Amino acid sequence: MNLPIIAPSILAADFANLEREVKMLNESEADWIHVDIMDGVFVPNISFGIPVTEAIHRHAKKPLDVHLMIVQPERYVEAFRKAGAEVISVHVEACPHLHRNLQQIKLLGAKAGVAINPHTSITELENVITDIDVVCMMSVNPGFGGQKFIENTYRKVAALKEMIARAGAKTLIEIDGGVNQQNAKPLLEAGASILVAGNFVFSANDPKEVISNLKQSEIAR
Ligand SMILES: O=C(CO)[C@@H](O)[C@H](O)COP(=O)(O)O
Ligand SMILES: [Fe+2]
Repeated sequence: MNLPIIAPSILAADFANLEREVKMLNESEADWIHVDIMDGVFVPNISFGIPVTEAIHRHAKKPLDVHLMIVQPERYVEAFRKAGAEVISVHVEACPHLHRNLQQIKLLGAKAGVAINPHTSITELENVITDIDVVCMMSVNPGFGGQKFIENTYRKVAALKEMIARAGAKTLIEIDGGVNQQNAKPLLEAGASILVAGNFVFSANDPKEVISNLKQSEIAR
């Protein structure tokens, strides 16, 4: 049995108390801190940018997993790397030159991630799958936290897992959106190994306990 990587999304934290929230994550069983960057163009919402990411990084003792929901991400990848990103995911829908984007991220010494919207076919990733460290599979439409999990994600994860195995790749599958204690285990069984959770963690009375429970969801393999 393997334990999943848990990546709480700071988007759901109290932004007026970011230092306290990051320290809470440091003390928890969280593995990564998921950082959602929204530009108001690729998605219909604006979150925060490079200075806030830097501020999170100053206090964080866990790797930052930066999810870029922005157009032309190549313009900002280096700045987010300098701001402390260890994993950088760009959206396949925003990248006509995805292979070049992945090379750029890797040359900067970060893990290269590709995020994929619910309606986008995983076949879009087939020709670059061996170059992708992490596929961030969206299980909600990107742009907002606190949305309902889309059930078709299970099938999509299983199909992606098969594609990764066929290619002999080591790509990890991350699930992002509406993750909770009910869907965690079936997602892991379908082939995911990283779980992002925003509202489920930060709206809880005891976020550290919620993180610990998610962490104990086992991958039956
Ligand atoms: O990228 C996104 C949304 O666009 C996610 O990272 C959410 O922020 C996750 O939040 P919950 O759905 O778990 O509340
Ligand atoms: Fe995200």
